Amino acid sequence: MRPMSARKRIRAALVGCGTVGGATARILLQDKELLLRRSGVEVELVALVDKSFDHARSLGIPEDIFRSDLDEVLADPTLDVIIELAGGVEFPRTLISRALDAGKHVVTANKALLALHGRELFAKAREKGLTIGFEASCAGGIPVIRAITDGLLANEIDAIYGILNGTSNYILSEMIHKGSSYADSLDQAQQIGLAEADPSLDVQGGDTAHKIAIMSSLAFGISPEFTDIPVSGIDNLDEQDVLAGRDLGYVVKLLAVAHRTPLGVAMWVGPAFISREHPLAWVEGPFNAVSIYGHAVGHTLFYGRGAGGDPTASAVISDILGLALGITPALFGHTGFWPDRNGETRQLPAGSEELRFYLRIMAVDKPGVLAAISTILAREQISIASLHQNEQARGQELIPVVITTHTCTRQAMNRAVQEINALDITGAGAVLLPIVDEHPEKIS
Ligand SMILES: NC(=O)C1=CN([C@@H]2O[C@H](COP(=O)(O)OP(=O)(O)OC[C@H]3O[C@@H](n4cnc5c(N)ncnc54)[C@H](OP(=O)(O)O)[C@@H]3O)[C@@H](O)[C@H]2O)C=CC1
Ligand SMILES: N[C@@H](CC=O)C(=O)O
Repeated sequence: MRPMSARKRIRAALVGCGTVGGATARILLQDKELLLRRSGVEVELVALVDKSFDHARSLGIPEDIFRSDLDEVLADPTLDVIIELAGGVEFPRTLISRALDAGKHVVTANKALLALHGRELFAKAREKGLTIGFEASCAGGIPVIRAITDGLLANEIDAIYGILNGTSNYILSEMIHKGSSYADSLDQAQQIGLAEADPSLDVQGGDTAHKIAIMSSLAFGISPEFTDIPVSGIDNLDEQDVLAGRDLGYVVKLLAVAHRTPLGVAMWVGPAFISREHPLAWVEGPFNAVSIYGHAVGHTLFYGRGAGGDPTASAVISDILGLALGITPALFGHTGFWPDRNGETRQLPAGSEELRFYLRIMAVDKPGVLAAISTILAREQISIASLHQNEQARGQELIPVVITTHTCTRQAMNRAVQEINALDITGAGAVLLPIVDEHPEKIS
């Protein structure tokens, strides 16, 4: 074996010993030798702060590191890094700010916090000559932050497409492949530690939006206005659309999309159809995948577990080691696109991106219905790609008419849907889902 160069030491305190914090503490303690052998870094976990230590005790974490007094921990001059794994927004915002004031580096998995207040916290870290590691904030165990800020540095990033929420992907897989109910699947996702403390962030798309906002700021050098990102989740998805899409050769996924257009970066989050041949279509269960397109490298695809204690701890620990090795500070100090360094936002106004759509309308089965619908679509310059009316449903008061369109803007589509919904021959709100095609490689 090659002799190891000088051993480095880093002293860490961890705040929040839940799913991710517990796994991080356990791995740091159990695998101390492995980490030292692989990285040359000795991580000393010297303090663990939580509201209760029951979970930490159940993991066999030694009680002599349990601390209830955060002030005392922050005042320890020998401490190098605070690992924030408490979740929420206001408490960690204050905690990280105080940790930076106390001269400590920070590692966090908190995407909600960074999407909303990252700019301010990164600016403060830079001013103090400190670093915030946040690999675990996006796509759990997949080292995608490092990929964007290091491995893909030679590229102008053109697009990111991702399945970024393990909980939603898990729920969709359970419902589609095992026939489980939505409620049971969500409950299961919570039991196995995938979901956020507030699971509405998962199923309504907010968590995915936090992640794409962070990744876009690094990839495109923009400061996304979080509230300007159109977001929807899987909570209102109707099984009949999942099945109708499947008949058309599509799979439904909760997607995050961000790509350059001449007028700015288009960004949105929502359930969408992708071809069953698309590489993201076979991503199942708690797995995430991120497709990143660079001008030199072309299409890259990163795949792995996007949620859960151990996979996320893997990313947290790589940040701690990266700090000790000087890798993360070097990237933070030298490279171009960080939330606090980015200029003004160039986000495409919501709804103006060109997309294909799936549209399901519940309509009466009588002459002139399709003509009325297609007239409205034509007025908005929306061209129909396919149209299917379910013969089996004949006899019901309203039957589904499924239309796929050629590309048009969401604004045009929304206007058309509003008019269609107002017709007296159509029923409850039409369902609109984007159809996402394979992104073109723009390699030079
Ligand atoms: N779970 C996952 O798969 C992933 C989670 N993340 C992120 O990691 C972070 C932690 O998530 P997770 O481990 O799932 O959350 P958990 O709710 O399982 O754990 C959080 C822990 O922190 C404690 N805590 C909360 N507030 C305080 C406080 N003020 N002082 C001390 N302790 C506090 C909680 O105590 P109590 O329960 O009593 O409130 C709990 O023990 C979040 O930001 C989350 O978004 C990122 C990637 C994946
Ligand atoms: N709740 C999140 C956890 C990881 O970020 C998810 O399900 O992806």
